[in-house]
Amino acid sequence: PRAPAVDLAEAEEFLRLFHAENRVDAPVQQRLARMRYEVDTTGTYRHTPDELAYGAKVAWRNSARCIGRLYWRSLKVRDLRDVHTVSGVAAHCVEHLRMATNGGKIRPVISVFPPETPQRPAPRIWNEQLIRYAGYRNSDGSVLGDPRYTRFTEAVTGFGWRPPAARSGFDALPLVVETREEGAHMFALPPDAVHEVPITHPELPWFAELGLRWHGVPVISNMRLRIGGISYPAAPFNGWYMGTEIGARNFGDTDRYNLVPVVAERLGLDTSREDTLWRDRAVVELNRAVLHSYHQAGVTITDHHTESHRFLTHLAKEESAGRKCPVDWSWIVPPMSGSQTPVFHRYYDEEAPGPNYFGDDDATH
Ligand code: HEM
Ligand SMILES: N/C(=N/c1cccc(CO[C@@H]2CCNC2)c1)c1cccs1
Repeated sequence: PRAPAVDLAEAEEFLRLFHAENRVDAPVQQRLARMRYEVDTTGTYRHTPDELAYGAKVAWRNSARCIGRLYWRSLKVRDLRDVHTVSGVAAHCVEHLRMATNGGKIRPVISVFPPETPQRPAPRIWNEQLIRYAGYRNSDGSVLGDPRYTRFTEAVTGFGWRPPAARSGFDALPLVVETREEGAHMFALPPDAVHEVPITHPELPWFAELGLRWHGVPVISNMRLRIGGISYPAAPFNGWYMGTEIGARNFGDTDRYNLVPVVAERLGLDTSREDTLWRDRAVVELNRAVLHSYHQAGVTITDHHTESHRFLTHLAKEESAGRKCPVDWSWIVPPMSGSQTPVFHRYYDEEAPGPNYFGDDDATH
C-alpha cells in the first residue's frame, strides 16, 4: 500500500508562507502547480534548498517549548538529502559536531537527511542526542553514569559495543543509524569530536574532586522535522546549553546524576529537614559551577536570567512582525528560580502552526 500522499493543504500553506516571507521572483501559482504535479505523479514533492532552509528556521521559530528562539534566522542548514547510507549519515553527524563546536564558539546547525517518501523510507538515528553518556547498572542496583540510558547502554552492549577499559560516569555512547537497505549499525564517536568541559566551582576547591564533566554541545537527534507536509525524521539540530539543563536537571534530577545531596553534604548543610532549604542552596552552587566551568573553557553557554530576557525580546519582535508566537509556559519557565525570571510573570499564546519539530510522544507525526 502506498504511504499516504502529502497533505496538499499543508504543502500549499507552507509554499505560500515561503513566498510571502521571502523575495521570490517566480509567481507562487507556478510553484504550487509544480508541487501538485509532483504529488500526483510521485506521492511526494521535493523542497528547493531555499525552501528547506527557510522551513527549518521557521520550525525553530514555531517551537513553543524553546526559550532560545531569538536567533532563529542564524540557523545554519546542511542539506544532506542525498546521504542515504548508514556510514554516510554517521560521518556527517561527526562533521556536524565539529562544525557546531567551532572551538567552543558554538554555532546553531541542523543537518537534514533524506525525508520519508513512498519510494524510499528515510534513514533513522536511534540516539536521543548525538552525545549521551552510558549508564552501567551494578548488581546492587546502583548506576555508574547516566541512569536515563541504562537500557540504551544494555542494548548497544548486546549489539557488540564495548565500554572503555576503565568505565567512567561519562562514557559517550555509540551512534546508532538505521536504513531499510542496511538495517541498524553502530558507530563510535571519535573522541576529538566530543568536546567536554571539566566542572569546577568559582570558590569551592573541593568541587573539582567530584570529577564531574559534561559535553559542550547538545545535539537533538530524535525529533522529526515537518515542513509543508514532508517529514524529515533524521534532522539533528544543536544550539548551546542553558546552564540549568545541566546543573538543575542532568546533575540535579534524582533519577539522573542525583548530585544535590552530595553537594549539600560537602557544603556542610543541615539535610535532616526540608525546611533548611538545603536542596535549593546546593542546586544554586551546582549551577554556578556549570556556568563558571563553561566560561573558563571558552564554551558558549547561557544562564536562565539572560535567556529569559532574550526570549521576551524575541516575543516583542514577533508581535511587531505581526506574527503570533507559540509558547509552552511549562517548558519556557526555567526549572529553578522560576519567578526570578521575567518569563514567569505572564500568559502566552499556545497553538503552534507548522512547520515544526515533533517528538515521538507528540500526536501528529
Ligand atoms: C541557540 C541556543 C538555544 C538555546 C539556549 C535553547 C534552549 C532550549 C531549552 C533550555 C529548551 C528546553 C529543553 C529541556 O527543558 O529539556 C529548548 C527546547 C527546544 N528547543 Fe531550543 N535552544 C536553542 C536553540 C535551538 C535550535 C537551534 C533549535 C532547532 C533548530 C531548537 C529547538 C528546540 C525544540 C524543538 C525544543 C523542544 C524540545 C522538546 O519538545 O522535547 N532550539 N531549547
Ligand atoms: N539547549 C538545548 N536544549 C534542548 C533542546 C531541545 C530538547 C532538549 C532535550 O529534551 C529532552 C526531552 C525533555 N527534556 C530532555 C534539550 C538544545 C539542544 C539542541 C538545540 S538547543
